[in-house]
Amino acid sequence: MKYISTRGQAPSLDFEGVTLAGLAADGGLYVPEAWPQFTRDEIAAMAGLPYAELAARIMTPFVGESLTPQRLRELTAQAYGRFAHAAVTPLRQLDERHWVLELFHGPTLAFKDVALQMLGLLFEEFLARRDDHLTIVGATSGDTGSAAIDAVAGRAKVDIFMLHPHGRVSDVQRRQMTTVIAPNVTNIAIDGSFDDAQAMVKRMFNDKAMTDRFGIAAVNSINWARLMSQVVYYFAAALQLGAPAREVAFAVPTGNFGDVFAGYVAAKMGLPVKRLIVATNINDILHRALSTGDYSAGTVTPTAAPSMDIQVSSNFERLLFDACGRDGAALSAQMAQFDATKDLQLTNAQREAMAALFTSARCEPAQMAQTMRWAYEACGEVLDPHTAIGLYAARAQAGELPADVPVVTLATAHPAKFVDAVERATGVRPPLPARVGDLFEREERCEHLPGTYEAVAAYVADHATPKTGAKEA
Ligand SMILES: N[C@@H](CCOP(=O)(O)O)C(=O)O
Repeated sequence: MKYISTRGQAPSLDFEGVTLAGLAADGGLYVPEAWPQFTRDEIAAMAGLPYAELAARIMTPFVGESLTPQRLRELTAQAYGRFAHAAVTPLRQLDERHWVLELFHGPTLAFKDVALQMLGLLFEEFLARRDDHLTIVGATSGDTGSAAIDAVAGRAKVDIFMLHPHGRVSDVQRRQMTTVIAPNVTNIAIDGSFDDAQAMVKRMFNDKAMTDRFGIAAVNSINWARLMSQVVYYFAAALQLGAPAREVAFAVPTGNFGDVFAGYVAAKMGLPVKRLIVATNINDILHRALSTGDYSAGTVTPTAAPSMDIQVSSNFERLLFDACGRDGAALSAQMAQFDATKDLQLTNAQREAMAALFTSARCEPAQMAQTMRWAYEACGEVLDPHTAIGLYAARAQAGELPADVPVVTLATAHPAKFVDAVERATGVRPPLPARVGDLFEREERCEHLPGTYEAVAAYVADHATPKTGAKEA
């Protein structure tokens, strides 16, 4: 399997290469040169497989020659062995129509663990083959940070610098990052929004002074290996609900568009996905793009669902690429205009291509709280704010779908991560699971830097380990 850049100007890479690369050298994102496909019989044969085995089957065509089948199975068994539920991503029924797919049984209580537990092992595997050192630079609006830190803390040959927007993540989210005191982990709170942090990370991949000295890698969903791992739970859920004989719809609370893009990949691979319902909060760029073609970024407004407080959704570029017939030059021009003006209007062809599978809804704060109350009072489920936004969209859109299509909302985080918002809406204060330990007793360590690229790049340059053979600065 080869991977190509959405902007058409970077060299193609194999799976090992894209895993260690992050962003492509032309500023684009890597995608498989063609979508692998399973036949209906192959999908039917996956029913009932243990999660780790299913993961190995789904990942096999993406991994290509980079891992042997045996080694891939060992890694998925190790990655998913750390989850607190034997099913890894259990499905729970809310009512006749609606289901929630619980993705928060990993070590840091959010769906990011499903991909990052695997990615940490992949980094270790591939680095063991070369005498090299990785400098991971990531941006988080709350959940990616702790999941990535958990996945790489204490590992040899890797340093991680994780940027988060100062004061804009929940207390639990912040402490899950800042209380990990390991020599290879640095947390940096920046003044500004997640979008500012993400822009700095992307700029670093194209800063020759930095890339000449450091082997910079990504843990955000710009890294293809993140998305590959997330495709698996769409298969796991749909198989339990009768796929391939039955179509299934998914509602996905969305910020950076990675999670829902993984659903798109599952559909491309042959999973019968009837609809992908993209749910946003009031930071609604994706809802505007999908409903009116207007992909223009406003300023980020902080909300009670901070992981979705994003206006520039990195992975939307991957969908735009497919929706313009994989024309790298055309997409490169569109993205250059977006980078310069923060405004991009989708072409009619792009809108039509997306409308075949995607719909969207924007959820106001009061609707989010009402949905949390409904789930608790009518179904006995305590949901986190992000999941509630997904369920709001699922219920709003279900009427547009055939009545026999089940609608699965991705439950992206444990409610205890957002305990104050949950208590305000439901009166319930969910406790932190024991696996998180004494989070509020531990020492915190975090740098606080101005929200400028120069300040962050200088800090990383002063503290990171140069790659093998790097020239002195
Ligand atoms: N919502 C994310 C933002 C980063 O997204 P990613 O999927 O690209 O890592 C977070 O919680 O950090």
